[in-house]
Amino acid sequence: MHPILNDKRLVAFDLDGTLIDSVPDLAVAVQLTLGKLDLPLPTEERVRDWVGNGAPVLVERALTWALGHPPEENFQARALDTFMEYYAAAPNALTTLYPGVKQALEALHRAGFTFALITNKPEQFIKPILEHFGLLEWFSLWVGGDTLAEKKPSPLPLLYIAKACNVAPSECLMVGDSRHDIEAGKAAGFATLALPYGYNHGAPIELSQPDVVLSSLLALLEPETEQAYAQ
Ligand SMILES: O=C(O)COP(=O)(O)O
Ligand SMILES: [Mg+2]
Repeated sequence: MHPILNDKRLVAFDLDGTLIDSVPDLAVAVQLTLGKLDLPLPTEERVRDWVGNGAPVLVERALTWALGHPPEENFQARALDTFMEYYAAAPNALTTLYPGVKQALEALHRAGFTFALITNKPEQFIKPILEHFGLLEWFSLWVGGDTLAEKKPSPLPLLYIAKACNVAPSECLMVGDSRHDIEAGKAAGFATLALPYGYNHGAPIELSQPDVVLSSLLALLEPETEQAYAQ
């Protein structure tokens, strides 16, 4: 196992941009929402840079872009409801697991690590998505962006998970793709591992100075195992 896992008992994974490439479905839901409001439609690439702070902020960014100014509160609330309906109708139509995720999780689970999921995505989507990709049984606990009073980059969800699993923060690793994951991990006293393939508002994740950056979750495993899976 990678040395970052020494003395670790719990691995907390971010979801979007870390385990799953969800932007294609998020972009469709944003486009359908704006289309319904007769507003201009953003490309998937543009939506990619808006993901990371949860659904309300995603919708706010999309409306601000389409209107040319920040939306009024009621208008934004209605658009958020519409977005949630569209996304709930098809959260897995175009979404894919990143390469190596399933194999790495399987190996880490077999090695005895406890898993938690800490996402800014609304909680209602977590279970259906984990179930769809066959990951649900491995996760002991999860929190969404609307589960607690604060979401990442606040350390609150991470500290909540550590406490609920009866594990000290120093025995936890936060794995994520965005500066919000790394910031939250550092503030919570977790070790931090970043994956550079996800969504970080278009910026390199190295700028957040995570403890480790790996090209894939497979790189957490023994080099022999990593090679066997890569073939
Ligand atoms: O829903 C988002 O904006 C981001 O979700 P994540 O925290 O799983 O990356
Ligand atoms: Mg993410």
